[in-house]
Amino acid sequence: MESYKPTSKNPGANEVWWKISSVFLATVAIVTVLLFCWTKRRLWELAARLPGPTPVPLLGNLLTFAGCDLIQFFKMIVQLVEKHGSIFKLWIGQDLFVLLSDPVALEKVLGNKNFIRRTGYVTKVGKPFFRNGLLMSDGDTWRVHRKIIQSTFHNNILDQFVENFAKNSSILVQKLGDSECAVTVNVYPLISLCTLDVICETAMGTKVNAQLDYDGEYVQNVLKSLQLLSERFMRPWLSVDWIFNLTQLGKEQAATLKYLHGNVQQVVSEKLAKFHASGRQKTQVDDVQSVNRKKLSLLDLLIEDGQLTPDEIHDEVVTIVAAGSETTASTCCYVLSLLGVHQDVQQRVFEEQRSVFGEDMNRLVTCEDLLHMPYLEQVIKESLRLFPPIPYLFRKVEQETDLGNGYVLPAGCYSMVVTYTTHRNPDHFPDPGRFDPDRFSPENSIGRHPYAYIPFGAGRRMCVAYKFGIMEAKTMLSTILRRFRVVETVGGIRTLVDSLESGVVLKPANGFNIKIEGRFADT
Ligand code: HEM
Repeated sequence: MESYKPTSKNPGANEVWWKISSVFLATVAIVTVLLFCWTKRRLWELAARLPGPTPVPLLGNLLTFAGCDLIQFFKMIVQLVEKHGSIFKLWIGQDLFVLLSDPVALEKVLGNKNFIRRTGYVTKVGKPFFRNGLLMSDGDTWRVHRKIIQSTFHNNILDQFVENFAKNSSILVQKLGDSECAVTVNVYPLISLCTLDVICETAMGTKVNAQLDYDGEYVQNVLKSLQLLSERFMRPWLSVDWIFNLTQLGKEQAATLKYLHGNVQQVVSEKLAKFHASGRQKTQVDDVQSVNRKKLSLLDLLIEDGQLTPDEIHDEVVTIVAAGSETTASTCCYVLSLLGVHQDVQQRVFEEQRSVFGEDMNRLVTCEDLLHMPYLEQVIKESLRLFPPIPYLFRKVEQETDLGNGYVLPAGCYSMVVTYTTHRNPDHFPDPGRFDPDRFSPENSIGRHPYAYIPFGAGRRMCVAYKFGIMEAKTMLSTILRRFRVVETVGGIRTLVDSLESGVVLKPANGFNIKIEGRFADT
């Protein structure tokens, strides 16, 4: 039987055909919209009970951030928290974000072992850089990799890294100069080159000499790629790959990442070949002598472990290098800036250093020394409270979650934990804007809510290397503060606060400008 085909010779039949098609398409569209509304009904119902600014159709609250640069974006978030409180919602297009700064609510989200996915947006923008490393992965891949990576950050391995921290810190103080007159320096570029040297050597076992050869190709590409990552992150319209790839930013990122990934791939291949040729046995990380004898990098340990493929090892190494340099660098810079304003605290830190180093104030720090600097550690913790380098933590809320105070997070929304405002909650930190390292003395820390202070995150996805970060920061600060006094923080702390921008890490747009002078007379 011949099938019916509309032809131009039969205009009446054509019309009928178009009518049927239109009715069919309209029905499909209506059913799709109804199904969409049906699946979203619970999310919308629970969202309606949450406070927050009024959204506009389709765009939600996106216009609130229209035209914001990185500084204004951060300021806007802080203002919104001040206005709407420690739990409120924002609609970013069709996505619901619930911003949290309340420790009880944070525990329900960060402490939930099933909520390990970050947002689609963060993953999309970060993936070309970090590929499938720990920061971006989830599910079973993340679980297995996290366990393996965590074992490489064993205390014995960290102790062995202190020699490297100290050696690179001594290069840093040489770069800071030896003038006895006070000089004003933006310490961020110098300190971040030092942390880059440290992380490349400890993670990959390769020297990149960032401090001594700033113009080197590898160093320039790492710095450039981190800057490009920040810039893309704050431009949501560039999350669409084909748009991003057409922009100058996209082309520059492709070129820097091609170089970086190629470089790391080569290092991994060479180390693998060396390992197979050597017939080396797997190191028992709890055997101090074996660890000290071999002096292995994290990459060597991952290769010895044998569970990850070369590509997986590559992704983890790239992730560790990126996650481990800017975070520690900004931590050290905030501490120095705060000490420039709080001379009494600086003096106490210096006295503690004197008690550890005695007459030999210029020697390198050892891991034993680090155990005798509890006050410096309190200063670092208080600085991380006021200025957490990672100001937001994202999680996908996989199931409906009662926050216990009348609010319920709907399944399918995203939580955005605002670390900065969480740390400035007067219920947990009275007079929150005041810099007071004694808040972290052992006696004053008793009874504090475990989710009130989360510079390294919390729960299962907490920073895998927080001990590494603290030990490195202590080593660098001990080395700097024994050699220099921070005389002044240019413009005071207000200048820092007013220009905070949230790129890859939270830092002031104009850098950390401090006035330092040599302590030769004191030592
Ligand atoms: C003071 C320095 C540091 C700070 C403040 C810091 C902070 C953080 C934070 C807030 C997270 C996210 C946690 C979450 O989403 O809940 C994180 C994750 C991570 N950090 Fe750090 N970090 C520091 C140093 C380091 C260093 C030195 C390394 C590497 C040597 C490192 C490697 C990582 C990795 C790989 C992750 C991802 C963990 C996962 O998703 O399982 N961090 N860090």
